Amino acid sequence: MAKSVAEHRADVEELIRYAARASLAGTESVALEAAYGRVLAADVAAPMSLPPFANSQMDGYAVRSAETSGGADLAVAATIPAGYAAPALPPGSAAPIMTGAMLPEGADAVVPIEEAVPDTFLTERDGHTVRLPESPAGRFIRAVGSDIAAGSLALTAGTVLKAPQLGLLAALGLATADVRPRLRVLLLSTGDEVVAAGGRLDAGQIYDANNTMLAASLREAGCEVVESRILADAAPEFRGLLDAELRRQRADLVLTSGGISKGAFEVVRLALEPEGVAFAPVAMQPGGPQGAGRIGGAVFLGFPGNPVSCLVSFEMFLRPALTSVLGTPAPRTVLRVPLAEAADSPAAKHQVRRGHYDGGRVRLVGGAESHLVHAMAQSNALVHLPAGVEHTEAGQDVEIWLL
Ligand SMILES: Nc1nc2c(c(=O)[nH]1)N[C@H]1C(S)=C(S)[C@@H](COP(=O)(O)OP(=O)(O)OC[C@H]3O[C@@H](n4cnc5c(N)ncnc54)[C@H](O)[C@@H]3O)O[C@H]1N2
Ligand code: MOO
Repeated sequence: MAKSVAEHRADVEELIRYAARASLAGTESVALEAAYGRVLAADVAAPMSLPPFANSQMDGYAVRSAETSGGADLAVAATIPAGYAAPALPPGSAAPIMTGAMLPEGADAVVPIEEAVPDTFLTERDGHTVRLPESPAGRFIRAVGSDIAAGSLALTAGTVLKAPQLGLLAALGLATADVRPRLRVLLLSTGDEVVAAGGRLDAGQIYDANNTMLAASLREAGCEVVESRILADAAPEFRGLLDAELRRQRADLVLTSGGISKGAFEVVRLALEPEGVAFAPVAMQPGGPQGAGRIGGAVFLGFPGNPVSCLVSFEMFLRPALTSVLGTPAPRTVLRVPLAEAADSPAAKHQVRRGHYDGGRVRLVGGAESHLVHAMAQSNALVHLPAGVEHTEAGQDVEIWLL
């Protein structure tokens, strides 16, 4: 009997937990520019306060609030631009101050230039006075540490570094981040008919779609990908080439496409089944044939050769396992939306169709067959027609995952 989608997902997650043991335990230091999408290996404490000094939130005048009660005419003191140490504010005066400039000693409020009379900047040199309204203490002042205090927790271990988090680390003056090593994936396409893009096609051959597609999915998920194509007719030859690849470069996960179903030349299955890798069908369409197990110190997953089956296998099994174990990538957005047309699906299988969601309904794109790469490229969602369902009416709600 075929495994259920949930059973296979649990098996893949357990394998990925094993594959990720080195990533989860390790640390590498990377420059912030290279840290996008990486996962913090340890808590980060703020090495300094933000803001590091009290400064103005507005272009205006720095004042002693007590000297503004009921509105006041104050002598114009020396201008304070951003980026300089401010001299103390003389009593009875107001210092022109720019946004981000250091608050002078003695000042405890800032009056925006729009509220000053006149509302253009005057200079100390001309001996002017300026009329300012009453302003309470603290007005338009950004206090030291009001964003984060030195020594407090800035980011926790396990945080995925995206633009906002990288902005914080940069503001704290940190040039590098300690992140988890990425999962190393050896990605292999198999089959004598498969030729790398740009190569010459002989009769009966096709271009390799899977390596490019899966490499993109894996990189987006934060993995380090080593790609290769293995052409081998016989299982011992396949095993020899795979071992040679694994000696050449360490891998946590070996991911193959093709060569695992019922044909006469299924080299992946024939080579690895005797070593305990399981090739059990999953009650899913496409992506029914699946291989999973361990080879040497690495984890092995075998996806079926059809490109749509590969994408669906990645989205249904590997991507959720990576999210759950490593924290990247972010989970897919799941919605329940009306199906634009009626659809039939096999009751015994969880069918995953490709669809286009327009914000209201989801329309199926192409048929259920797993060779339809053009339709796949037009879709922006996976549409789930679960096991036990044979017919879905137009307008009925279905679960979709936004791609
Ligand atoms: N008698 C049966 N035949 C098949 C069954 C079955 O249950 N009984 N299952 C079918 C299903 S479903 C699938 S999916 C495929 C899976 O087969 P394999 O994983 O062994 O893959 P291949 O036979 O090597 O290739 C299948 C298909 O995909 C093309 N392919 C392979 N690699 C690539 C690549 N890198 N880029 C683009 N296209 C690729 C290949 O040429 C085949 O057309 O088996 C069914 N058969
Ligand atoms: O499982 Mo296959 O992927 O239906 O085409």
